[in-house]
Amino acid sequence: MSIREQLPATRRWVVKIGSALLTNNGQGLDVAAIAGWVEQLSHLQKQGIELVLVSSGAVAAGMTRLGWTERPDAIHELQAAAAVGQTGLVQAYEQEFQKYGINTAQVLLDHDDLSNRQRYLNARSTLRALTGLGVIPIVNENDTVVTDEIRFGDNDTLGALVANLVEAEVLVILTDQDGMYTADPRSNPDASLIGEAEASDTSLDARAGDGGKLGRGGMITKVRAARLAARSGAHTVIVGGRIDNVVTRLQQGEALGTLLTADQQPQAARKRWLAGHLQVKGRLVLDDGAVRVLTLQGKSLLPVGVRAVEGDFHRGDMVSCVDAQGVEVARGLVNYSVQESRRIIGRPSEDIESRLGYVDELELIHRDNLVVL
Ligand SMILES: Nc1ncnc2c1ncn2[C@@H]1O[C@H](COP(=O)(O)OP(=O)(O)O)[C@@H](O)[C@H]1O
Ligand SMILES: N[C@@H](CCC(=O)OP(=O)(O)O)C(=O)O
Repeated sequence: MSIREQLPATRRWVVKIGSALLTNNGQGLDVAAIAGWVEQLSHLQKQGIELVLVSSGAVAAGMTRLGWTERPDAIHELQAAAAVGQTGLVQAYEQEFQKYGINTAQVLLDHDDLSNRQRYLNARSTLRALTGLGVIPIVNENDTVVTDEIRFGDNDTLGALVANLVEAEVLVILTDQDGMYTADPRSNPDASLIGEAEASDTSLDARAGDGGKLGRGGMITKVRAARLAARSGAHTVIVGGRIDNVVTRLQQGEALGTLLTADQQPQAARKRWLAGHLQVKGRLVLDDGAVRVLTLQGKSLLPVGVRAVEGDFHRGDMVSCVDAQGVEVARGLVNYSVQESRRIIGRPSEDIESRLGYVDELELIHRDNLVVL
């Protein structure tokens, strides 16, 4: 079965909508277009698909509100425009999603949030909790504190990082062209649409140019984003946001836009990433029961199954899980610091709150963040 045909069975999507598309020829937000995408996204969510929306457009919306016709060059002015426009952007989505009885949430992130382990876990828990509640998170770059995105006009990378974060199976990048062409169609009218390629195919780079006036990252940032998304096993579709019912049709398996495929399954990709990328900061000594459920049943590690902790670690650090003989059986990202862990080990998860005064998670290491060796 082709990957296109597998799309209807996928359950977690990140959809990124670019500035070039969202703004009506630079005349502020295209509210009618937003209404169209929201209708499709609502339909997807009603089908049981967990959705995270990554939307640009804050700068463009802010420029209209401030009465600016020219995009300023000064970064602080762009940041000010983004701050003004972000409220309008979220308001526009909220108003439309409310028509379908769907709540939305504003989530502003930056790249540091996602490379810092502790913030990564926090962001992940929040997004997971929101999607679990049926809320659609609307993510944008936190333009007040970072400037890379507005400087380079690239929210594509953020879309990919969010796909990594929530382990999405599909990243859809909606843009103003029907997909990726063999050359920039603005300057090459004979260019043809690329239907499918592997995200890792380096020959794509020479074909991807930079962007237009409003969203300036262009196609090259989308190709790089697809590679990043592929690291956690997500396939990327770069496709025209103005194609009639584009999102719904993609979900039905129709071959629209450009599919850039990942070469590994999400689960395997994540485990490889976990196994290879992080330094081990401490050790948890497990009892025999915990070793059994981890290694044979693929379950999460609960505090009750841990007899001792060693090392100096914080929430989000990688720790090694060893059996009573000191043999390493697994590794994972721990939800509690060494001090917190010492206070909750050997106890049922219901006791976490009385011991610490709060509960981050019921597990010491969630199974999604655990690699059995
Ligand atoms: N090979 C290509 N295929 C399609 N579009 C391309 C290509 N190379 C460059 N582009 C340009 O990338 C633009 C889309 O990127 P961008 O302007 O950053 O939009 P967005 O705001 O949606 O991220 C297109 O309008 C197009 O001119
Ligand atoms: N975060 C900013 C700029 C990001 C941006 O333009 O990105 P893109 O849509 O990928 O070209 C905004 O919301 O306006």
